[in-house]
Amino acid sequence: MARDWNDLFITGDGASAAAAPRDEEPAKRRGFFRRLRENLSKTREALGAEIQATLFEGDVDEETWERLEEALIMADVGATTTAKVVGQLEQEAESGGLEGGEALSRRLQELLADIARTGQDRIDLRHDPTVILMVGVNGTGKTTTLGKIAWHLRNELGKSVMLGAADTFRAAATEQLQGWAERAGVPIVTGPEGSDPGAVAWDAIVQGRAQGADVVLIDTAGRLHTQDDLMAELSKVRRVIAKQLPDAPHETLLTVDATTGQNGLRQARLFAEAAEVDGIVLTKLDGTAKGGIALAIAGELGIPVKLIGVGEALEDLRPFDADDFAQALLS
Ligand SMILES: Nc1nc2c(ncn2[C@@H]2O[C@H](COP(=O)(O)OP(=O)(O)OP(=O)(O)O)[C@@H](O)[C@H]2O)c(=O)[nH]1
Repeated sequence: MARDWNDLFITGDGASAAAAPRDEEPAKRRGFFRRLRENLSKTREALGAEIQATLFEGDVDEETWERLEEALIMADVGATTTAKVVGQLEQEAESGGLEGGEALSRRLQELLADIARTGQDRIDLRHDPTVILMVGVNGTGKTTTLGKIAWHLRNELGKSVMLGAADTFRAAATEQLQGWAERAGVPIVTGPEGSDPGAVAWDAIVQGRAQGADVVLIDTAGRLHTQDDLMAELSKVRRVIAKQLPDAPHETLLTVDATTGQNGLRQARLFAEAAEVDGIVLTKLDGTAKGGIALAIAGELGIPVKLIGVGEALEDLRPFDADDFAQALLS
């Protein structure tokens, strides 16, 4: 139960040096799950309560499926994903395989988890160094997430990290990342406002290699004058990185703000088309009743949600686990 950082990152170290011994893990993992449920309380209260009322009270009929669809759509699970899941549940119920609210609710949980489980949801850190590029619209939590990842890599996995502040579009973005570098206790490469982001990414990798860093984390701008400018800049940063290390960036993570619901899904689609996104970090799940967006992203874009942000503190970033997420939403 509950995915750990060791389950998200492929480190090649076996059990990571800094990780808790396996026999201590069940209690730790139960704690993570309890916190996940608390963090998702807004979505759970809205969605879970309606689903309980729909599946457990009264006869199962046409209205049951309509109410269920409505509840899932209200939680931003997305129309396509909702239709698929409810259609399947209805079919199984009609063929007599599912009797009673408990069985229906459990099966619904499984179907939702299946949608969210895309496979390919791990991050391979076995490169020398591994380069992770963070992309996403400003305000979605990109810089905060980068700081949290740096902190976890260093503190939970014992990795050495170099940060690159390649969002040179705004001086404040660099200052903010410097603050996170300090909190996480990792070095950072910066450039003056308006300087070439590719040059900062280049320097971060050069310095990361010189200092033997395991992971180089690179922040990028989220807003330029036009979408085309932004995408051109991201492509250029990628090209510069690849000149240093031909197979890099090894991982491109996109932050999506869960509170923006279907708009977040549209953003994710745009970035995915242009920026070769490998995984989503869904932020601010603690502040929304629309946590179903995690399922819509996975189901409709097929991009794995790899991490979830559930608060503003360093520890408030968790590896995403489809089964836990579905369970925390419904139970
Ligand atoms: N509640 C909550 N707040 C979050 C989470 N992640 C980020 N935030 C907050 O969201 C706000 C925006 O985060 P930033 O990291 O500055 O976002 P950004 O995408 O880097 O945007 P810029 O700083 O404008 O470049 C900050 O106030 C963060 O503390 C989260 O998981 N939960």
